[in-house]
Amino acid sequence: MRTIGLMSGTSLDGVDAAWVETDGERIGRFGPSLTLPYDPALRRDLRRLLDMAGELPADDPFLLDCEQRLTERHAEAVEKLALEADLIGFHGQTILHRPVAGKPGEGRTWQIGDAAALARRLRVPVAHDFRSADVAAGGQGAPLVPVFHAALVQDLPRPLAVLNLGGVGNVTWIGEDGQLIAFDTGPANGPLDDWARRATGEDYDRDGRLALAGLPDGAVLGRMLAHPYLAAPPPKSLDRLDFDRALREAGACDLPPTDGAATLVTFCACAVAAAARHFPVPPKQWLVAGGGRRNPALMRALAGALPEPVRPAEVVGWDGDALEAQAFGVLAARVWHGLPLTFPGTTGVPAPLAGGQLTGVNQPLVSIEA
Ligand SMILES: Nc1ncnc2c1ncn2[C@@H]1O[C@H](COP(=O)(O)OP(=O)(O)OP(=O)(O)O)[C@@H](O)[C@H]1O
Ligand SMILES: CC(=O)N[C@H]1[C@@H]2OC[C@@H](O2)[C@@H](O)[C@@H]1O[C@H](C)C(=O)O
Repeated sequence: MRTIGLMSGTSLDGVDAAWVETDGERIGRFGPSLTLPYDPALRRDLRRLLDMAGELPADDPFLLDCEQRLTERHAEAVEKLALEADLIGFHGQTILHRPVAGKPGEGRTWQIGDAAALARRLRVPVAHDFRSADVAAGGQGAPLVPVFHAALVQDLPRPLAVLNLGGVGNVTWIGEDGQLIAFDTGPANGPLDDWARRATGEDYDRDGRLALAGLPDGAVLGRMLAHPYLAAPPPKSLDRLDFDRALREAGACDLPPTDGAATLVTFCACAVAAAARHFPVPPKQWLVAGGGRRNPALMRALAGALPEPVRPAEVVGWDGDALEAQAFGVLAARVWHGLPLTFPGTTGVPAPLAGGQLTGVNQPLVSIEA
């Protein structure tokens, strides 16, 4: 089927949209993709929502207003892509992520976005709510992309690690026999973006300028590296804000702008190196996707922290900016066919589990563009 995957990640930078032909198990063809950046007001309001989400009722007017604007941006992204599709995969914006490992029914993960309104406007069925069933079953609810990574790497030498550096970092290790181990590595661009915004007023540390001009602070780094998350065995996943308090307590906020950025970059890379200790066998190489691969300071720190080659996803012909959106096209097809989204090795769910919901299935199908 022809799918369009939509992902708005923890960086809050905008919506990625990508066209993929897939049956959910194999990828037939990748098509065009694009990013529709959020306007500064939506970005600011979503960032505020993250801080408030723990206390917000689902009918809070500010929340509903943000949700409507967010859904409109997603519809615009699909309309801009102007391609025919049979199904849309709509991740929504995560505003809270608090799974409780191994305790079915206790955790919570919250993605906002009005899937029914999107389906009505685009007149295409929409798959959404990809994480709830997994969390309800005692899984982490994240990461979800590993099953897509596994489909992608069929012809590549394994074991292999695919690293996504978004607001949070997540890794998929794929063994020679296809074994999957996946989890969030630690904070990636999230705290760095917040830091750069305070220091320079820009949305992120463009081209790693701040970080490259500074030096990591050994004492702060040492305290951060003692965080129990790094040594904890997978499955594990993070909320975008999970490390904020620890970073403050470690003294990161007292550093000068350049050294602070260098420290955050080095911490992200060291967290990835700590993640590698949880793999059964070292990977032959690391393929890096997500906006963090555009940060030379981060790529340099990773190359220093990892003994294996670290390469941008483009070296094997992938589009490192579109990968997550493409994943949600494939995951949407898996929802449609009732295939599992999550596995014991990815979210810690006890057995492979299907998930997601479909809306707009019974409305007349018309193409987005004749
Ligand atoms: N030229 C650049 N220099 C430095 N950093 C960059 C550059 N381009 C992008 N980034 C970083 O990449 C981030 C966006 O990454 P990406 O779009 O992969 O995140 P996301 O999909 O929102 O997050 P997640 O994967 O956690 O859901 C920006 O916020 C910024 O930190
Ligand atoms: C709860 C949530 O939205 N988690 C995101 C976030 O961003 C990166 C990392 O943390 C990852 O676990 C996940 O996204 C990707 C798409 C995933 O689920 O695979």
